[in-house]
Amino acid sequence: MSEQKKILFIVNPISGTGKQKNIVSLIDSYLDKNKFNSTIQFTAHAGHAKEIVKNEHPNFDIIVAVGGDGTVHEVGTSLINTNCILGIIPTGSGNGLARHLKISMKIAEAIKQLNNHKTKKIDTILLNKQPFLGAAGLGFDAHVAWKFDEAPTRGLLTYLKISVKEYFRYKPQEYKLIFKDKTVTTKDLLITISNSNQYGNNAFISPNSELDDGFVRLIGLKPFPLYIAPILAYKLFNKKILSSKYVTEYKTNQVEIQSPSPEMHMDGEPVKHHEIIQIEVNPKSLNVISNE
Ligand SMILES: Nc1ncnc2c1ncn2[C@@H]1O[C@H](COP(=O)(O)OP(=O)(O)OP(=O)(O)O)[C@@H](O)[C@H]1O
Repeated sequence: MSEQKKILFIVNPISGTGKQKNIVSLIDSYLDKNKFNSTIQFTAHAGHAKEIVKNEHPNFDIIVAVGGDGTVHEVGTSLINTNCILGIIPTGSGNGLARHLKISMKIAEAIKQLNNHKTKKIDTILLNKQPFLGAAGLGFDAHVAWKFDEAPTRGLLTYLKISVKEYFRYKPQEYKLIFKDKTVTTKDLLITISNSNQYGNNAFISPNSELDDGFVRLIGLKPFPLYIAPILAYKLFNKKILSSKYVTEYKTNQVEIQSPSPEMHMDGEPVKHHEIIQIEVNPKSLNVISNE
């Protein structure tokens, strides 16, 4: 028998709408005990997953984030440039990175997928030297991330309700994008900085994005008349968003963005940055379990 791998599950008990509540018995039922020696730890507060990973990564071959993109962000960014591999059991509201990596949305299946997993190295993106994995954003989606964070409930429905309410109040902003070879000034509703192809929930904001191509894509969305919203939504969920005249894509490995507002999100988590934002790619800097 080959040597057992040491695997740590870090569970965010408040992620999504509670799919993770039977996680201990599901791991016991479906994880191959001949292959893995497993440990399970629950987070007690935001930021806890980061602390656990910083202390524990030398002791494990694989650390699995059981949560949404926020938990994946905490675990994954703490594993950059280490030998330890990031696994994901998606139990969040959006699960963008897990969906890009074709990890099952059913917990039992996602655990079974660990038994015969494949790994690959993916790029991570530095935003003013701070890393993210999937997508970061400026403008309307950052504003929604801030409002979602303050909301008393979680889940997709809460997210949609906030998005609709805020849409009617939000004013598009002017941004300057400084690439190596050109500068673009643009007035946009939002700009997404995407390493993965989707936000989550199969909303493909950047259908051409690949996690290991050495590039990041900026997707700018111009203000649009409301009657276009259903068409844009159709395109978003069918990998056709780039065919809209309201959408512009830029592919780069380095850009400076000048933004009038400090509100941003990184992997869906609200953050504030000063108004000059430096974006760089950190190529193939994170080992992940992937079914792509
Ligand atoms: N025990 C805890 N109590 C409170 N907050 C926590 C705890 N553990 C983690 N968190 C925080 O919960 C937030 C949300 O977690 P996460 O993103 O995993 O779930 P989600 O928001 O439901 O999913 P998604 O990001 O896919 O929409 C993160 O900011 C994370 O740091």
